[in-house]
Amino acid sequence: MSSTETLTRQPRVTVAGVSKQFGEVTALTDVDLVLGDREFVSVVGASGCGKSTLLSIIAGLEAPTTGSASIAGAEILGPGRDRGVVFQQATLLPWLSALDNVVFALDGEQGLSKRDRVERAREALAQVGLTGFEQAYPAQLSGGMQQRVALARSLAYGPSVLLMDEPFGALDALTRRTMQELLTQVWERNRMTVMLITHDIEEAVFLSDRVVAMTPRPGKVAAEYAIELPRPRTPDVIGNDAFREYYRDILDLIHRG
Ligand SMILES: Nc1ncnc2c1ncn2[C@@H]1O[C@H](COP(=O)(O)OP(=O)(O)OP(=O)(O)O)[C@@H](O)[C@H]1O
Repeated sequence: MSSTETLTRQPRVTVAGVSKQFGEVTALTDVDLVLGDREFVSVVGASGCGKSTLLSIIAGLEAPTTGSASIAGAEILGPGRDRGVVFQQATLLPWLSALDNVVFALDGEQGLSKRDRVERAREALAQVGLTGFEQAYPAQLSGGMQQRVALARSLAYGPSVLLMDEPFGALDALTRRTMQELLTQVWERNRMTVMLITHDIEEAVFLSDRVVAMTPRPGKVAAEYAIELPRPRTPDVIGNDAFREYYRDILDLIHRG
């Protein structure tokens, strides 16, 4: 991604002056954030700084106490098919096969016959490398494979925004690395807007066009880093000097609080 492309991007999601109060707890205070069209943004920050709350507001699962969030200029008033959400746990329906979990998610899709939905679900599973596992049940799949199904379930209806809350947080280090590579490939192919919440700064730098660091609670945006590493990215980039510099800067900022 060139810096020119970064500058010319249209806003896809706009969060303006958002605060969120849970009783006595101020989770977010005066957050302004724009996610550009087809931009990959990671959000990092100390535990409890309000990252999940911010994601829930964009997902339409929580309403802001003050301020507003909008998608393509329209205020977010609830969940919608223009946004896919992937959480740390895959939350698959255990009595349905991998394929049927994805088909089920397409059930409300207008104008799609059962056959189209099955076709769409097969394509989504292929994108995440699960061809051959369509008939497997969640209990027969590893944690990483279950997360692949969860990702396929979101990809299948073609959202313009993908929201991911620590999607690889429960996976072992090796699986996590494989999933990061998979996500970068999926994003290169689909180029939707992504907001990824992660505690892993290396993951954030590797995947993102921009990393947003939040202050400790009550959270607000502390700093933003444009990650101008060439794409497509492969894990080789992790050792290079520019990568390590981004990593150190972000880590320093978070440790300074
Ligand atoms: N539904 C809720 N009711 C009450 N308090 C809440 C609720 N959701 C979040 N909070 C509080 O708001 C603050 C921010 O929580 P949030 O989960 O957004 O932070 P986070 O940065 O995602 O944390 P972590 O990195 O540990 O997942 C925390 O103090 C949390 O306890």
